[in-house]
Amino acid sequence: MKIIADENMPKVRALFSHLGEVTLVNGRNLTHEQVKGADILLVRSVTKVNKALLEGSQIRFVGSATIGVDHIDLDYLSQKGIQFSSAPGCNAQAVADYVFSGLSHLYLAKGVKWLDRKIGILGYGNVGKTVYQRFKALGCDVCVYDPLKQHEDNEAANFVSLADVLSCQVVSLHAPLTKAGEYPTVDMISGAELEQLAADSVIISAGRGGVINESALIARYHKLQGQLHLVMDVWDGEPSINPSLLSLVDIATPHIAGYSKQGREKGSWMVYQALCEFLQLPTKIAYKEAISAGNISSIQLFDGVCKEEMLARSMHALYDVARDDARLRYQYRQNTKENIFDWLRKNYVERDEFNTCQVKHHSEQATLTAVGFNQS
Ligand SMILES: NC(=O)c1ccc[n+]([C@@H]2O[C@H](COP(=O)([O-])OP(=O)(O)OC[C@H]3O[C@@H](n4cnc5c(N)ncnc54)[C@H](O)[C@@H]3O)[C@@H](O)[C@H]2O)c1
Ligand SMILES: O=C(O)[C@H](O)[C@H](O)COP(=O)(O)O
Repeated sequence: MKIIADENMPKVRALFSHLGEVTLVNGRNLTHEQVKGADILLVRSVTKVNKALLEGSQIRFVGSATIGVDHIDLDYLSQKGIQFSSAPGCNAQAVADYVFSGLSHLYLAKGVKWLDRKIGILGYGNVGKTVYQRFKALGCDVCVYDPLKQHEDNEAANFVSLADVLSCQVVSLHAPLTKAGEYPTVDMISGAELEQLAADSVIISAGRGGVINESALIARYHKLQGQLHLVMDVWDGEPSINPSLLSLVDIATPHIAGYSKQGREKGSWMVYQALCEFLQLPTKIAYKEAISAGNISSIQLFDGVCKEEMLARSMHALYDVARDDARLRYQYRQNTKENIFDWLRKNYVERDEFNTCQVKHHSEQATLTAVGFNQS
């Protein structure tokens, strides 16, 4: 059996070699020619899986080691009877870590205190819910807009309108990119919606580029005379980044919010498990073997000036989002690489999830658990 797999899937050979002959490819440039003799295709978000790629091939199973599925033509796969599996929730903790690291950066760099602010979340799926629950556990005033979830989970969360979410002082975006259905998200936050944003608000965009209209965002930024704090991980037209937007944002990262070591490994493992099930073969590699432990198991923390500072110190011991911003800006300034965005992703400096580490503090244990650190 021939397996074509994206070279950026961690542990791909270790997991899949006992199932077939694994060939690693650059997912961004994958061609029909490369795929046509294979049985199994394993991708990440940079490969468009559609008729153009698959027609006439013998692919029977497509796995995507990602949460998002906007790169997959699901209708085409189902028409052709090709089994599909993704990795729902694999990197939800990683994205939540990114959100809180981003807020901590804004506190340290600009004095933005966020714990007392009103928080609005777009999308209450695996990521949005994780982020929501962390804010809630921290005692924040948090609300969410998700028209597809609010009927089934109305008790659990504070569901409000889109306008209400956008008028919060911190807005975190976690909706998928969708072009059809009752509530398509492409360009859903454009000129009129951005009018809701007040001066000094924070926007964190770690869902998909294209949900927020970048030209409208730039216009709103200027209208507010720069009084907007922007943490951007995803971009319209990746792997390109609009340089006019890049120059305005506080944190710019190359779509790595989900790139914790454990989150990426979980993505590979979930697809591995799904493929074994499809092939009706036993999984030979257990979850525990496939997912790495963290590098720092515990930290003793002494007092900071305020909670925001204490949280920033502890989070940044594991992951400071500013390092990814610095790497990106450095490479764009140097401008010596053909595809800087993909290079940064491929050469990503590993980071562990907050939940791999226990942070000890004499009086704020509950706060540290709330933000995602291990409590055991
Ligand atoms: N930056 C990254 O590295 C990264 C990592 C993981 C996921 N993502 C993106 O974040 C998205 C969310 O991840 P998830 O795991 O929570 O996905 P999910 O599928 O579990 O949840 C998505 C949620 O968005 C809601 N939604 C759909 N349309 C909406 C709309 N118009 N308005 C508001 N909410 C809407 C859905 O009802 C659902 O609850 C993914 O689709 C993916 O594109 C990005
Ligand atoms: O949808 C996802 O899971 C994330 O966006 C994922 O982290 C993207 O990473 P990629 O597949 O592009 O490497």
